[in-house]
Amino acid sequence: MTKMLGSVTGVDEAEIALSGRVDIIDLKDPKAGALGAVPTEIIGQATSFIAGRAPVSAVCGDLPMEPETIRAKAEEIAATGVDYVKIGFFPSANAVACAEVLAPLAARTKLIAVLFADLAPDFELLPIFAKHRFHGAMVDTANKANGRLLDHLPPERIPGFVDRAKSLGLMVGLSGSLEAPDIPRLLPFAPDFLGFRGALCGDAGRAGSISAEAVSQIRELVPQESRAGGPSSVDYRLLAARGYSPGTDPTLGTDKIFVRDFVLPVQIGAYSFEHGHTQKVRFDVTADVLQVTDHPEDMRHVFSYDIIMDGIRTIVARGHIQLSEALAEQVATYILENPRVVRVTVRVEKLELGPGGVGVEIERKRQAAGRGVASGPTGRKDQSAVSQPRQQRPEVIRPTIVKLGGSTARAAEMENWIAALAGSKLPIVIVPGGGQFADQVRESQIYMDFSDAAAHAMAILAMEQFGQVILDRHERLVPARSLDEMVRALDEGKVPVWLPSSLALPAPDIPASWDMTSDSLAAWLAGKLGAKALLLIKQTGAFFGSDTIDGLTARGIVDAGFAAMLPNGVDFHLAGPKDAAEAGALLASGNLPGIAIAAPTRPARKAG
Ligand SMILES: O=C[C@H](O)COP(=O)(O)O
Repeated sequence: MTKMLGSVTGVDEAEIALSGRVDIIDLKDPKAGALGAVPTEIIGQATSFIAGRAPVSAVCGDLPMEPETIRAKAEEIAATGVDYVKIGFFPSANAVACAEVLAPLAARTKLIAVLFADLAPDFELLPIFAKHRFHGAMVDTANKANGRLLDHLPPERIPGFVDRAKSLGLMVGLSGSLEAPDIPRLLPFAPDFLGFRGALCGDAGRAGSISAEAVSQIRELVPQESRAGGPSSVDYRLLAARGYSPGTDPTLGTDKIFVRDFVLPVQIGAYSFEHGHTQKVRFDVTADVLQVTDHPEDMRHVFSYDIIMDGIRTIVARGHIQLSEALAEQVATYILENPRVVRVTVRVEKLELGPGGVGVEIERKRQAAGRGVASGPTGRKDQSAVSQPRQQRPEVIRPTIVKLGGSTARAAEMENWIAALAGSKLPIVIVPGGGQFADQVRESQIYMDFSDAAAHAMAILAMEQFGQVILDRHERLVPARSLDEMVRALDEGKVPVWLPSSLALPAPDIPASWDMTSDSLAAWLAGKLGAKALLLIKQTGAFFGSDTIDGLTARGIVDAGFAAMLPNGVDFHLAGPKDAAEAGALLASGNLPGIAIAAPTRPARKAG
């Protein structure tokens, strides 16, 4: 769940931020530069006033990139007792040395490195920050008079920062003159926090004072964790799948938000002559969006068409796409991820192949139980289909995600495991491993020399191949390509088997890397479904109850991306060949086979 960081100048503004339920309160002097430092005595006063009601961060100032200068200031700020120390990394040949000199401090204080989108940020520093045990990294802007974050770091480049940082176990933030319309565009990239100052000051500008009203507006746009402080166990996407959506009014209808004649250069096509270069492709997209009010006044009330264009740019930036149909499907899936979208039409048209255009148009919609879709052009609902009153909102099932390793395919245990899973009393979603189908991809990559991005896509299709084997074994097992299909299958008492390509390939928070195998994808899905537990079924028994996730990663029992992908609050279990015999009885009685593994020591991913 993305948090809201608000920069304040001292106790008075800290009080406004606290009242406005800001998640992280950041001490900064906007009159002293991009990372203007606040005097340590004021930091101390504010920290004492906040008194643990919210985490506190403080910036070190726009310092010269001299290791000893940086280290001394960071120590001074850390001594005030703040939770996070933010250190600016301006372009310099000394950047690595500055990170290195901070390593001892990083061992006892949470350091956050700040890169600057308008100063050619070097994301190759991220592994250096991780190596020296920084807690996190963020991107801000240095020159506040020179545009917003997205003016310097376009949406299609954001996964290259956010996903890379997360895969290194870093907490990751985005900021830089962010405004309200930026928020719905940045949330799909799932940063751990978004940082604000200027937007909290309303018309006064960032050097003015923050206002309670401006703080409230931004707060409403950044969904907050549940009151209990933990990630909300209710995933609103699942509620949307049942026809409910946060903040929508069931008596209203839908609006059509559209993008027309959006032309981009795209690497697309199955023919060899279409490879190695781009061709112009026109996108026409119309999304039916649940209304939240009859009187839209600000960004809280609308669905930004920027989200559609950002999604298309992000998907196109991932590399060559074989088919127009696959591209249209990925765009539709990305847009339907937003719980307020109930239907989307996507038209993909190649403009350089025919006399005019050639391509495909698809319509995909959310299967909403209990809620009719707008009945007519006015968008007014058919009253007979009005959803249940909010107080009857159904409890959301928190399934267990079960990854069945493809390595079991060569063993007798596979039949046992599939029969056991098909008989489960627990609501489960099966994630197929890639197994020998994925091994074939790895082998082919050696002699066919294709990119990791291509290999990643093929490995995900390999998971679908093993998924078809699993589906073939039992009628209770049903295919599921979207969250909605999974929810519907669970509602019907069936066992969905995830065929991941439609969801996983366009997902901006799944890097196209061999570090992300079916282990990490199962963890990712656990976050998306608000899962209660995650069980990995392996064809090895080389693990023990005393194992940690770091230890399992080091021994290759789980993949390199798993620890960072596993959401907080999900019970993690491991099972091996010796557990297969008892698995049927355990699952039929609502229990999990295998052993429980302690939660990760690093900041795991938040559910949602
Ligand atoms: O990270 C928080 C920064 O203070 C953002 O400030 P800004 O919104 O004025 O760029």
